Amino acid sequence: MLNMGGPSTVAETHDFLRNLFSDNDLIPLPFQSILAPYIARRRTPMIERQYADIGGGSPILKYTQIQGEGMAKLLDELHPETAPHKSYVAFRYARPLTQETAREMKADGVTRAVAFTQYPQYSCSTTGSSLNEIYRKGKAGEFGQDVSWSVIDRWGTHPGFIEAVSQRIEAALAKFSASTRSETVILFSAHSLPLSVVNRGDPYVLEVSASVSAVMQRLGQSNPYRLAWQSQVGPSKWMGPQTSDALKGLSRLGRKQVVLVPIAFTSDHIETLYELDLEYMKEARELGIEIYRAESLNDSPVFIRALADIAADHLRSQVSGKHGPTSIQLGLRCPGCVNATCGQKKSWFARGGR
Ligand SMILES: C=CC1=C(C)c2cc3[nH]c(cc4nc(cc5[nH]c(cc1n2)c(C)c5CCC(=O)O)C(CCC(=O)O)=C4C)c(C)c3C=C
Ligand SMILES: [Fe+2]
Ligand SMILES: [Fe+2]
Repeated sequence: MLNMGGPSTVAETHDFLRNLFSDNDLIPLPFQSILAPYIARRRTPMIERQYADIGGGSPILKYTQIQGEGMAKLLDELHPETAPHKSYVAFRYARPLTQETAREMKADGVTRAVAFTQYPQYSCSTTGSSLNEIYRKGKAGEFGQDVSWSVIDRWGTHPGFIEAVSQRIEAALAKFSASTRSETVILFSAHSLPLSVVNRGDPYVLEVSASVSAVMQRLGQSNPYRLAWQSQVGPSKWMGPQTSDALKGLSRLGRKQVVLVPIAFTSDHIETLYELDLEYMKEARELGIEIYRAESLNDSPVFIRALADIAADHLRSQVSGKHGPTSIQLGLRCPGCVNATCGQKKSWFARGGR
């Protein structure tokens, strides 16, 4: 189960940020080994306060464990040919880091592994970075010498995921008066990307848009909707409109009912619990908007079942030999990609991690 992770306690915030700013696949910085610790130290007090305000840490490890264990149990029934299944968590910036998980898998004698991204939509900055890390550790033998790998690299339009998100939206819509419910704007919000990454040909913006379209189709186009982008950091230009500006704009246009939907992250984290709940929703209410947030998927049984279905479909395609170890789409680098590791990683996984 691959994800970025988050500090489980406030005290882990600094290490999380240092790992994040050291990731050349996410933020290529000049003199990275010097600049990353410096930027991390400077940002730590502000981000520590945000984690303190959401209850003292990120719940992502707790939810990823619940999702992984629930999925593995269902998978034993859905695909007994490859049972027993066991889930491991490999985070990119917080514990358990990939190298820790690699040690555990090696000690367990694992010989067959599926790298299952927990980001529904693919970006080189998220899933791409996690897969690059597995590739580096795998090539160095940290998971053991004989592990055969395959990859689930994206699932942003899987019907089970779409169903789970749609049910969260329906629960939020139900809070509005029935007489005006259909006027409520559904505002989807995803973590933004720098325009330099979008313009390199990163597939994330397209895939998030595809998720939004699939959800709206499942909802029978019941409401007007827009997609906005949140959490940009630093001075460069990022994909817009920003979620906070979109809320102000909707208010200016007289739209006073909104459901806010996190669409690119499946567990709660500071972006939902702090940025959306404590900052934007408060601002929106001050502008006279009645606003509710669709709950994150977290421990949703519909979502856990979707994860198991995605994994079972993948294993079936592997056993039947219908597909190679990765999707066809993973084989293509971004037209503007100049990161040599991306190319090596894709070839390594296409050979089953050899
Ligand atoms: C699908 C989700 C995400 C994408 C795409 C993404 C791209 C991306 N992020 C940064 C820089 C930062 N992101 C930070 C935190 C952060 N990012 C995501 C998700 C995506 N990022 C999450 C869920 C979080 C928060 C973790 C939590 O526990 O809540 C941060 C650190 C926070 C801060 O300092 O403000 C940075 C920095 C870039 C540059 C980027 C694309 C290239
Ligand atoms: Fe981010
Ligand atoms: Fe790339």
